[in-house]
Amino acid sequence: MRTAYRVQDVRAAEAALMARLPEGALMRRAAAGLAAACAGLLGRVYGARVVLLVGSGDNGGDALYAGARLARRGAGVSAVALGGRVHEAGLAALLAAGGRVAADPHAALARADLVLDGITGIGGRGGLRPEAVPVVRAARESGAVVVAVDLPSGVDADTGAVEGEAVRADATVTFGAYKPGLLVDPARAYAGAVRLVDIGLGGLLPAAAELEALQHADVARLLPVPGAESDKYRRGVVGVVAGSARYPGAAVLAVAGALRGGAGAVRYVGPAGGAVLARYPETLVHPGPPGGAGRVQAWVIGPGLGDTPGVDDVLASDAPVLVDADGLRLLDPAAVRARPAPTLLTPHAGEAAALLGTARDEVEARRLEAVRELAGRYGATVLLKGSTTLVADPSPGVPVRVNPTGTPWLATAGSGDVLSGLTGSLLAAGLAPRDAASAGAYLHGLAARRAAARGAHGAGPAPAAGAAPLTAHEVAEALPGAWRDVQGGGGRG
Ligand SMILES: NC(=O)C1=CN([C@@H]2O[C@H](COP(=O)(O)OP(=O)(O)OC[C@H]3O[C@@H](n4cnc5c(N)ncnc54)[C@H](OP(=O)(O)O)[C@@H]3O)[C@@H](O)[C@H]2O)[C@@H](O)CC1
Ligand SMILES: Nc1ncnc2c1ncn2[C@@H]1O[C@H](COP(=O)(O)OP(=O)(O)O)[C@@H](O)[C@H]1O
Ligand SMILES: [K+]
Repeated sequence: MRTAYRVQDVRAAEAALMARLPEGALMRRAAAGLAAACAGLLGRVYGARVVLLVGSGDNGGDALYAGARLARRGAGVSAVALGGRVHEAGLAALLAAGGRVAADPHAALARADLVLDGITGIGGRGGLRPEAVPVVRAARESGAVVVAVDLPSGVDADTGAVEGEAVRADATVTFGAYKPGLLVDPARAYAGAVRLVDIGLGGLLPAAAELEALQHADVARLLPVPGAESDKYRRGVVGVVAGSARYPGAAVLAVAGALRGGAGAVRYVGPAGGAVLARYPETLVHPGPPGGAGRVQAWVIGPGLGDTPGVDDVLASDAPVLVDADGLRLLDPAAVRARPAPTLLTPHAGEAAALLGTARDEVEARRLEAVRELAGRYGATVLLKGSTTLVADPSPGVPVRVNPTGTPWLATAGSGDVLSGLTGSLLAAGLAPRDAASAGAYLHGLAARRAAARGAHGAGPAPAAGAAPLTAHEVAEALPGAWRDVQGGGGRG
């Protein structure tokens, strides 16, 4: 499991560690890790041209000390100061190692092989200041590898928001712990490949992180495995209330996901039973309403539902309920808050905006705040879909889960229906809502990567490169392969 911590928690841990160490030791550790990462990216350090963009704080100090290390190994290193001050000891170290202050920043950038962005780290506020913008653009246009120190300057470490301009890095070398902005869009997209340098903060950070990203081994521990005493009812029955005369396909896709989610049986309720049976004869079908369809261990309601009634009926049940798509439009917030059994809401940004009474852009700019706010307001677990999928628990203080397996190939009609069926099936199999949602998103993203890489029926792990458009059905069909990848495969993700 990877974890991310807020700036205040990272600072507190750093302060506790610094009190035990000689002055400057932490910065030296950070700079050593940073220089090693840069050397790896450069391949050959001797003769490489490195430009340091140096702000007024310790982030600039890290860049200067790392620059000094690279200069000692024969790189040509020059510094461009962008703040009112510069880290004096760091600058002295750079000059002593043979580095320089750039006489002409734009000329230096035009020739650079690597640019280190040390403008701001966890002390930055707001986007880049106007004087830094043309320099950062020149760095980007130079074709040099851009490496952000701790964070891409201009992004918000705690929220992942980006106000105005920020550095677009090829790689980010972060110190001590991941910060939420490195894992949550839009900031995540500015960070490139993120590498964590251990500076010894382990044990000093709070027990509960701000964010958690599951890996294969974590998901493998959550997935249900039938035992000798299992039967289809003990494995859980998931009820899927989806589809309408207008959108029968949503019913088929939600059932396709549900059949691959570990429940022992899928009970479809609604007007699209014929279409469902034609594709999946193993489904139990009922015309509705849900109350008369028979016992289930969890309900999924909403995909392609149109205005078909049923949401109130399902919310009145004592089973866990996942509400998606049209179901979100039709739900009564008071009924959700009053439920004794768990509720899981799975909106995309537009649906989340409607639930919060705000604009879609606002949700996309501040996903972490939006998902927490929704979970708190509705007293429900919330899975917010999109470029970064997040899962928040209604209890405060519980880390938000961020899904690391997503891929933009998932932005295809109907893939959300597969996710809700899959996740509901995991709920029926007995997973807690936060676990069902995060394991569901994880498998769904992995299946999409497999399907995009080699088609749904390919065997073995997906190759890294090469991808093609996929359909929601292919995502569903790739789920068993994703499931096997997770169970077979260590700590990746
Ligand atoms: N603590 C530790 O143990 C370790 C810390 N480490 C490193 O220290 C970094 C944190 O250093 P920090 O606290 O000095 O803050 P930092 O990010 O350099 O910013 C400082 C100044 O920038 C300015 N500024 C603000 N916003 C701005 C903007 N938008 N655009 C431009 N400038 C802006 C503002 O100053 P102002 O110009 O307003 O006077 C502010 O005071 C951390 O990320 C890591 O790299 C590592 O060495 C490991 C050990
Ligand atoms: N840019 C993106 N990057 C990664 N995943 C995305 C992106 N856009 C959408 N997705 C994923 O695709 C799925 C789309 O679901 P949804 O919006 O409900 O669409 P639909 O209703 O057509 O099924 C979700 O799992 C979502 O997280
Ligand atoms: K930076």
